[in-house]
Amino acid sequence: MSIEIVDFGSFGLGKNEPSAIEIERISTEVIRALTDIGFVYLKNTGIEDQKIFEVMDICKEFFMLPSNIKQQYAHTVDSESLGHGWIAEDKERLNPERPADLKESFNISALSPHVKWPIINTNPEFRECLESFFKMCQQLSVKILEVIALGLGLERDFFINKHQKMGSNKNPTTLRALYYPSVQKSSMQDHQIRCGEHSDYGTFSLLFQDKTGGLEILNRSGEYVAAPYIQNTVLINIADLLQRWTSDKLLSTVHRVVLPKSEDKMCKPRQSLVFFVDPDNDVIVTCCNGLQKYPPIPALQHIQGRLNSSNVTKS
Ligand SMILES: O=C(O)CCC(=O)C(=O)O
Ligand SMILES: [Fe+2]
Repeated sequence: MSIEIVDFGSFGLGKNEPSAIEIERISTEVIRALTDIGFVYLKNTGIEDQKIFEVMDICKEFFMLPSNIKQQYAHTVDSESLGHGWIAEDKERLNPERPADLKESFNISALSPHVKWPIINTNPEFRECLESFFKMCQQLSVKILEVIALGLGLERDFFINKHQKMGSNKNPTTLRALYYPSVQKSSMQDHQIRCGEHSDYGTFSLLFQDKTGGLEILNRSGEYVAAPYIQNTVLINIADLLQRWTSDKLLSTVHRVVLPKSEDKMCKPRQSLVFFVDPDNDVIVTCCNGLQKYPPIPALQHIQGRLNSSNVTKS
């Protein structure tokens, strides 16, 4: 089973409401893919490849700085800057059974004046570039929340109402720029990979990757299949809270990032950008189809619990 590609062009960024037939086509196709495999490629979303690669290039300038400089922008968790900042290599393992992931990241959640930003003289400047990309992802996510609600036969603003505070400290939604450095295979620990097996925690994620490859998803037959870069698309995957919200109709699929299988002793670096969409802090997730398959849970409690358990020093 391969991941479907759905044309989102008529409802992409900057487009007004398409016809009723067209929005029904999009929601039916999206829900079918998310029910079968939990991942879908959206084509023509209005977030162009050129923009994505520009953001990645600017992020790379940051990742190339010496660690002692990046350390000044290290991730801290407090009420104003929830999750904002740099996370060094060896700090996270998304699968606790494996050694630390071979990656570093820069995270932006609250677009707050209180958080620290590096100045690296890029054009546009790092902060401006990431904040504007955050807003584009947020706008696209609102459209996707609408499409999902329609496809499930709910009120069209059912999910939008629960994601109104993205970009503030009242919602943990995060844009994460990832850098997977080049790796000398001989220096790796046993069973170490770029990003361990996991499912995402919140509502859904928008995933943008470079052309290096390595992302794999676990299909229903229990096999890992590649989810490669496809031109002019955004890869969407359902996360745990939306699976629970829909009583397991939409699937939060396990995925990972492995090193290319080539014989080369050295693997080249890889970059990706992930926009993790989460509900507002005060949302209680209650099954939306009346089945009551799971008891209600506070969204933030679930997300914080999962974030804590991915931290190498705490597990
Ligand atoms: O880098 C990627 O392609 C995927 C990363 C990922 O799954 C995550 O950070 O949750
Ligand atoms: Fe993920």
